[in-house]
Parts: sequence; structure tokens; C-alpha cells
Amino acid sequence: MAGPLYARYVPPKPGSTTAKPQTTLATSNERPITDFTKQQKRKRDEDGSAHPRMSKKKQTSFAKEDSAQEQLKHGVTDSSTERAVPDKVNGAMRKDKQPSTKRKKEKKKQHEQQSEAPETESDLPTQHKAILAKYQRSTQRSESLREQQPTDTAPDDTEEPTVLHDLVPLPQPDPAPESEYKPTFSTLPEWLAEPVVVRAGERTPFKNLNISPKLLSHLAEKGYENTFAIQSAVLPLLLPGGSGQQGDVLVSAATGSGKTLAYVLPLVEALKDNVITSLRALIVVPTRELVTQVRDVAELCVSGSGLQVGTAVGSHSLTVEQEQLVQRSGRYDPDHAEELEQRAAKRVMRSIDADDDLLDDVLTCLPGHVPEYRSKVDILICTPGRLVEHIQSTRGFTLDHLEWLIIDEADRLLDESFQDWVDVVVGSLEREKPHEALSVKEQVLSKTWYPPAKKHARRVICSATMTKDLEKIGALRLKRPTLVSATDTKETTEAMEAERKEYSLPTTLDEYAVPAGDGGDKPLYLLQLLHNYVLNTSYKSTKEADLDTNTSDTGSLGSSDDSSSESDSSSSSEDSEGDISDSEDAAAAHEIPSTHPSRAGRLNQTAKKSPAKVVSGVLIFANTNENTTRLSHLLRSMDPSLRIGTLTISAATSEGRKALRAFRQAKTQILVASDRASRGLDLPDVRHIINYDMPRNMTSYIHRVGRTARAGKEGTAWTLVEDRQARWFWNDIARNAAISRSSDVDRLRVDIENLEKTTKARYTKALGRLKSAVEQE
Ligand SMILES: Nc1ncnc2c1ncn2[C@@H]1O[C@H](COP(=O)(O)OP(=O)(O)OP(=O)(O)O)[C@@H](O)[C@H]1O
Repeated sequence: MAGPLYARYVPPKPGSTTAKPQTTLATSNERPITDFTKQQKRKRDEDGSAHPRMSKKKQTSFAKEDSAQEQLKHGVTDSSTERAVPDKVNGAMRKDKQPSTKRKKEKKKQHEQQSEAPETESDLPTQHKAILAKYQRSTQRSESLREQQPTDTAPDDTEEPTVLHDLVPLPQPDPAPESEYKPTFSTLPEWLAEPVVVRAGERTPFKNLNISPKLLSHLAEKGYENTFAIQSAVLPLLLPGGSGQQGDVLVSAATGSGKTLAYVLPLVEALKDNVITSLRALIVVPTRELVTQVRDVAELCVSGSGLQVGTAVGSHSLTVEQEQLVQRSGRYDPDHAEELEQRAAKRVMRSIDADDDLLDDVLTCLPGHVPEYRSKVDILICTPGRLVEHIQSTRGFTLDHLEWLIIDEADRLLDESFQDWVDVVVGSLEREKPHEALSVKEQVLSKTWYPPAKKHARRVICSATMTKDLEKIGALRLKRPTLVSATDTKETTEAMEAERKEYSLPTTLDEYAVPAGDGGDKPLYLLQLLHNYVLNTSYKSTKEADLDTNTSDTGSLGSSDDSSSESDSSSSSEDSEGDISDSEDAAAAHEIPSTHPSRAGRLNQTAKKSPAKVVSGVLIFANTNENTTRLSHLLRSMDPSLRIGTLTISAATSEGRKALRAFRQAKTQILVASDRASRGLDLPDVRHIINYDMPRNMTSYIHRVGRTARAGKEGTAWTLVEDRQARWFWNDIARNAAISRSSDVDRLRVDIENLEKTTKARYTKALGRLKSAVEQE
């Protein structure tokens, strides 16, 4: 049997005068048609019959083949009909079988015929005419058919409407509701994505926890009988014998929720039985004020236990601190001493170990003795920069014995590099202990095939605004971590989880936004706010009249009386505030009298308190040191009766400490501060926070307002909002879905238009004085 004869037609090259058919074989295993095939073909040609076993398809193919050969013989070009193409191949194949001279002659003849090809139809031979006529007929027929066919767009008027005859469409079920897409994956690790959430208000008596009686008595002295919510979740995890299985713990809870005690108690409980003093717990906090504050809590817990608490802050002299932290003595060890003495002698010759500080101490030791260092503290509370200094330059200061590493205000500490403190501390924790630092048991075991694994210093990481940045958290090399998250709000745990609230504000906190126009007269707004709503002092009579009679012209706050509401709404409609737009309008719905009668009542109570006795402090935040000092200066000269303290980052420690002490003791009623006071400070009786300058971000807002409403006490936060800041404030702070708050932020309008002339004059004078003071600087 012949192989399959597929061929591809190659059209003539453009410009060639002849329409010579070319063929290209598609198969390589072609072979000439066998004699048998030729005989069969010849027979078929003679009697017009097909091969008995030939299929119909093949018969048609042969018929086509013959007709094409006929056409070729008579010089019909390929382009005349498509159907001739495959047949021409066979024709060519057959020609291949002819001797080459014969083929050449035939080609020549063909060429001559084609070059003499007739131009008109009448010149064509009769057979060709018939083919051409057939072709033309078929084209005409297909064209007429195409014309008859209706187009898609044509309206089908002829179609009759379908009569259903009792056939009604079957009722179809409603489409299945598409379920809301909930990703089954998280980019966060499971422990971080799904924290242990503590219910608000969950309290446990301290005595029910694994706490020693002595510690319990210290707590009782302070009046602490029951845990706060976060403590009831964290203490069982961290206390010795608890359920924590020594894993690391991250604590995320609102400001003032008692995180300090939650980590100080367990570490004191765990270390209290140690006989030898060594540095076993390190508490890192961002500011020196916090160092002092945490030390107070630690001192309370360690009293009577023999544990030593030390501090390290950048503002103290390094040498003094070194003395306070490390005890240097000599140990009799003649072999080692000899070696060290030799090295020390070489160093004197400046040949080796120029930086080996240990050798300094060798020279001061008794003969045959080597220097030995011991930590003077068990618990060290420090700022990160100074810690790095001690690790790098204090002889004998080592973290080799560390069992607890606490990082408070972690998001802030991990955000800022502080001399790459994380890498230095973690690196120091992970290095192999020198042989001398090993206990006798460890020394013996270290010589075996299976030396004991280095003990992991347990990490406790705390913040009110815990970072979820894995890179930052990863740098701490946590082991089996658990995130404990507490909300001090009334929302249920489920609601919190559903809404994925990341931060929470204390339930006892009230928040107000005070529109301050374009910000040009912010000091006046502040003064009005202070006198009428916060301190309620010199303007008290006016204010009380406002609250009682609702004829206020100094602010929109009044009672829940209808007339008051009217005056409020009219005043707010008159105040058209440029770009405040929709967010502000929405916020206008939270104007105090109509929406929060309870809160208005609370504010009325505050306002009606005796003006003579200032019962609570006010913390005013400005953004920079310069703003802080200037504002403090301006307020003093506008109203000399105000007792004001100032706390800036640049203030010397003693100045800052003095300012804080005076404020704590209520010698000053107002503390104007930079963000130095925004983190962690636990100032008693701070009833009001005023954001004179808008905080730079949401985190900063949470920490600032968290200086009030602590430990279940009430507090109020006021934020002066300039027109250009309104949109950002309402969207990112006041209505931020990530913040869980017990009530909405209200807007309070403070009117400075109708201020008394004397106040305005005083303000202008004060500005003049400030200007000259600034010029003198
Ligand atoms: N169990 C308790 N009972 C009563 N008061 C407590 C209890 N625990 C802590 N406090 C008090 O609550 C106040 C706030 O505690 P703490 O300063 O530890 O809060 P915090 O969560 O660390 O706040 P921040 O995030 O602002 O640093 C402190 O005055 C502390 O004395």
C-alpha cells in the first residue's frame, strides 16, 4: 500500500509569468504508486468501476483526482479552483514517475500553452468554458443565498407569539446565596493572628493565684485585692508552675490596664528564692521616667525577698552606674593568673590585646589572683541605649545568667534602633557562655557528648499598641509565643474578634474634638476650653449660667434642654467650616446635648465642682519641644493664676523630675508636655488630656489620651482640631474601626468670638511678650 500522500501547495512566486504548480511532500516515507495500484487505476479508467473494497470517500477522491489531472493537462491554473489543489499533488506525483526528458518536454509544452493562454471567455476551449460556467453558477448561487439570509439585528416581525396552553414555566428555586469570602489563610502566624482574648472586667482574687503570702501582703498594702483583666490572663501563664510552659508571652492591652504588675509579679515570684545575686531579669523601657515608675512597682514586690533592683539610664554617669551594677573582686587561681599576667605584660609592650580591658584589672589584683565580677543586681530596669553601653563597655556586666527579658512599650522600642539594641541584646543572650560562667553542674555536663542546651531567657513583650510587624518581632527570637490581648471595653470577646479591633481605649474615657478654625487662635481656644470646661475656675459663674439657663455665648455645650439644642444647631449651621465637609457633618451628629445626655451630665458635674480646689491635673500635649515651651510661656502670661509645669525631651533629668514631682503632688495643676510624657507614665489624678497639637499618628493619640482614665478612673481627652486636620482626625482617629472605644467622639464648639475685651487684650499682650522673648533667645 502506498503511504499517505499529504502535500502542501506552494503558490507561485510573485512576478513569475508561469503558474507552475509546485508541490512539497509532507511525509518522508512516500513511495511511488505500486504497479498494483497503477493496474487498478488503469482498469478503473477503462471501465469506470471502482475497486470493490474501496470506500465511498476514496472513490470520490479518485474521481476528483482524475478531474484535476484533466485540468492540469489542459493548463488550468491552481487559482481557478481550490478543490484541484490536493489532486494536483497526485498529478505531480505521477509526473515524477515519468522519465525526466519526457517531463521536461511536457513542462515546456505546458508553458507554451499557458503563455498563449486565451484572454477572453470565447477564446477558451469548450471543456474549460464548461468548468468556468459551472464555477460562475455556483458563485452566483452562493451570493443569492447570502442575500436571502436574515441578519441578526433585523426584527423578527413575522414570528408569532407562543401560546402556552396551560403550560406555565416551572417554578425555579432562588439562586443559592453566595457565601461571603473568608480567607482560610493568614499572612500572620497562628499565634499572632488569633490571640488569647481576655474578657473585659474579668477579675481574679490575687490569693487564688500561685503567689507567695509575702507578695500577697505587699499587694494588699497597696489595696490590690483582685487582678485586672489582663493580669488574670497573663499571671497564670507566667507564674511559676503556671500553664505557660515557659513559652514567651506578648501582652497587648489598653493603657492603664495594669501591664506593669502583670510582668513584675511573676518574675519576682520566680527569682525570690535565688541565694546568689546575678543579673537574671532585664526590663527595657523607652524613657527614664518609665524606668523610675517601673522601679517603684518592682521595689514594692521585692521588699523582704532579698532581691536587688537596679536601674540604668542614659542621663546618669556611666562610671557611677558601673560601680552600682558590678562588684569586682579577686579569686585565687594561680594558673590562670599567670597566663593573664603574661598577656598583660605583653599588652604593656603594645604587642597584643590592646582592647582587652580585663587585663587592666589583672594588674590591680593580688598575686596569684584573677579578677572576678559579680552582678550587684538581680533585676535591672534600663533604657535601651544605656543597656548597650553596659554590654559593650562594663567589665563583668553579662547577660549570661539572664532568665527574663521584659520589653515594655515594645512597639516604640522596636521601631527605633537605639544603637541596634535588639541585635546587641539578643546576640549577647545567644552567645555561648564562657567556661567560668558555667555552674559546676554545667561545667561537668558541657564535657559530655550531650551538653545541655542553653537556657532560653523568657521574653515578655508588652504594649498598648502592639506591633504585628513580623520582622521586628522576629528579631527577638521568640520561642513558643502566645499573644494575650485584653480589651477594657464593654464589647464581648466575640464582637472584638469579629471586628478585628486591634487597639482599645479605656471605657472610662470620654473624647471630644474641639474645632479650632484655621489654628491661628488656638491659644485662645485652649484658654476658653481650660476655663469653661476643664478647670472651671475664673469663668465658672458664666459657665454655670450657661449650663443652667442655656444662654451660652461661650460654647455650644449646655444641658439637654430643647432650647439649648436649638441654639446649638443654629450656631453649628452658621459655622461653615471649609474642608471639614462630610466627616465633620457626620461628627456633628455627636454634638453633646442631643446624643450623649449621660456624658453631658457627667461634664455638668465636672463643671459644677468647686473652682477653689483643683482636684485633678491637666496634661497638655504639644508636638515639639519648642511648641511646648512657647505654649507654656504664653499660657502663663495670658493667665498668671494658672500653675503650670513644663516637660520637654530636652529638659535635664532633674528639671523633668522636678516638673513631674510638682505635678504629682498637685503643686502645679497643668503640665505642658511633649510626647516624652505620652508613653507609659502613670500620673495619679490626671483627669484631662488636651491635645493642643494634633498627635502625629493614631498610636500617638492612643498613648497620649491613655494618660487619663487609668485603672478604671474617669478621664476626658480634648483634641483641638484645625480645619485642615478635621478630615484626617475624624477618619483616622475618631472613627477608626481598628480602635475599640465605649462611646463615640463628640464635638464641642468653643466660641472665642464673644470673648471679653480684657481677655483679648491680654492675649495680644501675651503674644507680644512671647515674640520679644523668642527674639531674645
Ligand atoms: N490589680 C490592680 N488593682 C488596682 N490597681 C492596679 C492593679 N494593677 C495595677 N493597678 C494600677 O493601675 C495603674 C495602671 O497600671 P500600669 O501603669 O501598669 O498600666 P499599663 O497597662 O502599663 O499602662 P500603659 O500602657 O499606659 O503603660 C497603676 O496606677 C497601678 O498601680
